[in-house]
Amino acid sequence: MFIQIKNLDFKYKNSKVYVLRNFSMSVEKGDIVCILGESGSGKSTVLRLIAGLEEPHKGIIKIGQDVIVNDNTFIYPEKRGIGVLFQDYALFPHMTVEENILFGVKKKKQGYKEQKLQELLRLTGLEELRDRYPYQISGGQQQRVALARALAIDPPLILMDEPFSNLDANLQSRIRKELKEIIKKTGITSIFVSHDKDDAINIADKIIVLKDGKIIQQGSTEDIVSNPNSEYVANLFA
Ligand SMILES: Nc1ncnc2c1ncn2[C@@H]1O[C@H](COP(=O)(O)OP(=O)(O)OP(=O)(O)O)[C@@H](O)[C@H]1O
Repeated sequence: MFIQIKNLDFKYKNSKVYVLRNFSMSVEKGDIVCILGESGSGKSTVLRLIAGLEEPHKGIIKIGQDVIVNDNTFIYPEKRGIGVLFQDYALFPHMTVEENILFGVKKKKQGYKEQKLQELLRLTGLEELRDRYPYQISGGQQQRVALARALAIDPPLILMDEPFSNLDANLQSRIRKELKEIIKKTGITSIFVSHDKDDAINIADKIIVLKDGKIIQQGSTEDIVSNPNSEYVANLFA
């Protein structure tokens, strides 16, 4: 397994209740996985723990062979090399599309950045927009810039929190398709969080259903859609 999460315990500092208790999940390399569940089920918390924005009280997180969290280890978020795409896209308003995309690219040899930029602009269909500012492009285009920026660091893993929630319905269905194609082309493992069955059905290879911090069903998207194991899961797909 490429991503392995084992026996995590976690609660927020200002709270007495554990959001996750003995939580484990794993993801295979190259899969697009959707964590699906009702509001408050703990979806964003799982992403925040993988990204390194929260530290668990106990448990292990591994990416490939690298332990990023265990009892003695906590790799800081910026050292994890994970691409993150959160719902507000968080583009820098004073930077052009090009500058936004290249923001996290440190190195390297002469010409590396331009080559990387060209590749990402092509992949995300943004070639004509490289000199525009975020306020000069549409919501869907901003979303693609955010994706290109997340991909620019060649991450082993991309995390997305409700990536479509700010788009209108028409745009949502187009962008879902585009996003899936782009991610599949890169082959990068992806985990995204949603409460919307259409996101899960249209993008994910696998679905993990969360309720109260526990996995209550997981499997291929077709399996879960056709054989929900409980009323809770059936309701998510109703
Ligand atoms: N910063 C925080 N401090 C205290 N409790 C929090 C904090 N953030 C989330 N929680 C609580 O942790 C639980 C899980 O929240 P989380 O945001 O992970 O759920 P979610 O499934 O992503 O919900 P949503 O779909 O509404 O974003 C909830 O009970 C929530 O109230």
